Amino acid sequence: MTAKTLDDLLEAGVAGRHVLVRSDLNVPLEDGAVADDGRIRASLPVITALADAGARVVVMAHLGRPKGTADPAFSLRPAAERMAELAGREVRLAADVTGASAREESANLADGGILLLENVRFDPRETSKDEAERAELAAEMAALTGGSGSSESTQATPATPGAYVDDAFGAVHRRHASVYDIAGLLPSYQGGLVSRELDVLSRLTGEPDRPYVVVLGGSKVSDKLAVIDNLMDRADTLLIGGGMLFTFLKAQGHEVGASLLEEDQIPVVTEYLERAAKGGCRIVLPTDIVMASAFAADAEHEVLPVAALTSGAHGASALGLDIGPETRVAFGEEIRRAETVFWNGPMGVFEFEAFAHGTRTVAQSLTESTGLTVVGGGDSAAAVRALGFDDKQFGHISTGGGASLEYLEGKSLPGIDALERSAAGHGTGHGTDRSAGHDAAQAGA
Ligand SMILES: Nc1ncnc2c1ncn2[C@@H]1O[C@H](COP(=O)(O)OP(=O)(O)O)[C@@H](O)[C@H]1O
Ligand SMILES: O=C(OP(=O)(O)O)[C@H](O)COP(=O)(O)O
Repeated sequence: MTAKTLDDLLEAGVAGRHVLVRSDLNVPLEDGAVADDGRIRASLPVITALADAGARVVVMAHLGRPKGTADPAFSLRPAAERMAELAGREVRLAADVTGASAREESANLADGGILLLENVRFDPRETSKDEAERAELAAEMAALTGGSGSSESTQATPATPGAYVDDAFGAVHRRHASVYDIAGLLPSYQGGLVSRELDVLSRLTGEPDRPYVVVLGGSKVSDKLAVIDNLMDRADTLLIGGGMLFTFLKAQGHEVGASLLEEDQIPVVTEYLERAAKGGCRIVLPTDIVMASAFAADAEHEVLPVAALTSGAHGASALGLDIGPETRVAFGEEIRRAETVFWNGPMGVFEFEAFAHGTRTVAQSLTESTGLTVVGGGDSAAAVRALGFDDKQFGHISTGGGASLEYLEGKSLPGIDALERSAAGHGTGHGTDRSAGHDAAQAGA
């Protein structure tokens, strides 16, 4: 059974109905303002289409990983303000997720009005591994549509039931209340952004043109290390940069100082390296690293050959913040030779110009490739734009990094599964699904 789509919902009619929309508004902030609004722009078409059709739109989204507390540093206020500017209409922001403010604002929504709930991860139940906790939060979210369970809302009647639209492609790999559990409680639909993303990415899952090169970096190290297992069966070459490379170097016996490191993943990457050595997929690691004295834009730094890291002479507080020049050349050649390239995760701390060279080279090389090039991930997409590239220079820029990687791995995605189950008339299987919550720890639970 395939998921129902936004068009199905619009055809059914939404005027006067509360529609919950899960969007991915997890945007980078700088000095309290949105530094890259790509995900907001990508989310707006669905939100405005529903509002224009007379729906009372309640948007749910997360920002960062606030670990279940209402930390103002993770407020969605900057995203709400930017969304209002881009949409040219009012976007109200509730002060909580399903509390008094959310209930009142939702009940007061006019036809065509847009309300954004506060960061859903302010509520610890959103990412909980406990199904019952997530189900409880999902029921409170569903009740915002005025359906059964709502004690306060007076707007909707049983003749105009609420609906749920999942348009948060970047979060479809998360088994969270607002992504997964909610779809079992309301008529549920797949948003246009999710549909488009799946459409493009499906071109990489069949028989991609080879060589097929996957470039991996970024800072969500354990998430990204986990996908390598399946990707090794699909890609010809993996180029490893960013924060995850230090776990590989450590596994090879190098000293990585204070660089990002997942000590407990060393056996896992050792197994990857052993598999690669036996043939099949190649894992290409950097041969030189930019080591810095501190995590700062103006930190002193030097290029060290990887072989020099073994001695540990760089000190325990030094940290690797970018791939070195020799590695940049090697990665560039691999990428230009490829017929299919998927890239997720910056090669270094691109937010600091001194450590942006690796990311710039990878982006530049993708633009010079004649094959299909796909960039995935909130920060990767932000990086290419911040470094002056145009979206049009790439085959596709996906709003989801982890989500697209898990899709390319061939894994089923909880958010999509839930929509399909809903379309087939089934819920999300509470009480029977023992695998629930497998990723909650990774996502700020
Ligand atoms: N060597 C490194 N050390 C620490 N952080 C890094 C390193 N390389 C890249 N990063 C950081 O990774 C972050 C992006 O990671 P991630 O969220 O995994 O990417 P994406 O959002 O594209 O999936 C960036 O903020 C960047 O500064
Ligand atoms: O930024 C995101 O993913 P990405 O960094 O893999 O692109 C999504 O918003 C998901 O966030 P999460 O990885 O904290 O669940």
